[in-house]
Amino acid sequence: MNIDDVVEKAVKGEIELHEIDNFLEANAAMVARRLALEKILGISLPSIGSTILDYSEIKNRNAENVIGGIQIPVGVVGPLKINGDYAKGNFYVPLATTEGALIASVNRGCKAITKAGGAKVKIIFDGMARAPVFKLPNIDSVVNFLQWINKNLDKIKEVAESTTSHGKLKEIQPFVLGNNVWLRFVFETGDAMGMNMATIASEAICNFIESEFTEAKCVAVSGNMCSDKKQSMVNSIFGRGKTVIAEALIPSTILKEVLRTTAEAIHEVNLRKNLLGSARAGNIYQFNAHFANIIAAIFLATGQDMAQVVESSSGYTWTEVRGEDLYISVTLPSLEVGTVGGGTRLPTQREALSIMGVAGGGNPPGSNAKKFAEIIASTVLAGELNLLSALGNKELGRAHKMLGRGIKA
Ligand SMILES: CC(C)(COP(=O)([O-])OP(=O)([O-])OC[C@H]1O[C@@H](n2cnc3c(N)ncnc32)[C@H](O)[C@@H]1OP(=O)([O-])[O-])[C@@H](O)C(=O)NCCC(=O)NCCSC(=O)C[C@@](C)(O)CC(=O)[O-]
Ligand SMILES: NC(=O)C1=CN([C@@H]2O[C@H](COP(=O)(O)OP(=O)(O)OC[C@H]3O[C@@H](n4cnc5c(N)ncnc54)[C@H](OP(=O)(O)O)[C@@H]3O)[C@@H](O)[C@H]2O)C=CC1
Repeated sequence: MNIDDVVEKAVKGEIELHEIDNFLEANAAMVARRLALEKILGISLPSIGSTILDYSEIKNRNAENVIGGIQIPVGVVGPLKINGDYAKGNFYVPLATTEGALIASVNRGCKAITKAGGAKVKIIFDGMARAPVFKLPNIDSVVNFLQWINKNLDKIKEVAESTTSHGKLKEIQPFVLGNNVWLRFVFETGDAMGMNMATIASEAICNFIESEFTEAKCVAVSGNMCSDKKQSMVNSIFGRGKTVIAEALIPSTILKEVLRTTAEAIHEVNLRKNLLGSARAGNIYQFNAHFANIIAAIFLATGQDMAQVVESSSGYTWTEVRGEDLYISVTLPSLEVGTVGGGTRLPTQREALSIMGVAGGGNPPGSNAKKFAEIIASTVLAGELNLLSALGNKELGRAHKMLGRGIKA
């Protein structure tokens, strides 16, 4: 069949849109699907159709039923000076967004931090979790099961690590409710965010457990104690992905010259807004102003899994007035990022990673993902510093009128 015949059959409903892949080469199938959809809906989609995406690279890897691409503006902030264990030096960071003023805002924060000598950053935990839920007949069996797991840790590790060359099972965190047991498997995943890796390894463990401890039935490989793509206390307390802390000391001269503010003013906004306001609002995971803005914009630019913005943007902003200077830190308990795998292999996303020198696998493995996490946390610090200043200065509305609506002040 040629492309016109396939489009006609799809429009008549004789084949499903996704079945077009069976009749045409990948990129022709992407075009035919869009043309069929245009005819079915009586609209035209030339912008979505105009893309550099190569569907033969995406099919069976990144997306199904593809009709083209969506383009989002990407800007850069920086240079941002970072004094990390992996990220050392001055960095430009790509942010993909449609929120006018966001990039300018983070950029001003970068300027202040860089002038102040840079952000210090540390990763204090690294591990991707997957937690299957098992049902057992009764609580005697639960106790036996937990003992059996403890006795068989080496074998479980061997089974898990037979599925991956980079993944390492670090620990198993058990949780019990009645006759239900969650085993929260925590993996080191090298430079990958690791969710496929951890899931594939966890399925192998579940099969092994069910064959050896036959009273335990795995109900679901993800039992929500993981917790993936959902806000949860377990991620906040134990960490998931990387737990990262970034800090800076901003001298009063820089607060005045760059941010037009004082340490006291920023500290007061942080206390009354980020801490008290979040508490009063009943928010238990996000004692911050806009971690999500920076996390989402970097995730989008670099091919991270966007749904993980949910937990990756949880965290705390802490400030102290030191003399006339400001100490500020951000803590991100569950930053889930990778520089290989998932969307990081797509051409524009890979280029965005290369702006920070973190595209692909690191040497040693894992070092690129850690460097990337340090850069993200430092950029979040810049975003928080600047927005707290801007709020104290009553700049928010003016900035968004100017950069969000194109209206001069
Ligand atoms: C917009 C500014 C920075 C102007 O601030 P300004 O001080 O008037 O700007 P300036 O023209 O004097 O430039 C100062 C620096 O800002 C940066 N800058 C300035 N303009 C640009 C630009 N076009 N592109 C890139 N960088 C820019 C740049 O670093 C520049 O230094 P320079 O390079 O010139 O030496 C300031 O008013 C501001 O930060 N306002 C706050 C805006 C903001 O933070 N928005 C974030 C999104 S808010 C939101 O989504 C979440 C929220 C608020 O709802 C969450 C919550 O509840 O808290
Ligand atoms: N399955 C699920 O439940 C879920 C899946 N996802 C999706 O999972 C994807 C991300 O999974 P993830 O496992 O990170 O990626 P991939 O599934 O792409 O796996 C990463 C691959 O890279 C290989 N690799 C090569 N070099 C390195 C290196 N330096 N460090 C680590 N791995 C390396 C790994 O090999 P090897 O394994 O042999 O080491 C593995 O094959 C995203 O698309 C995301 O949207 C998201 C949430 C849930």
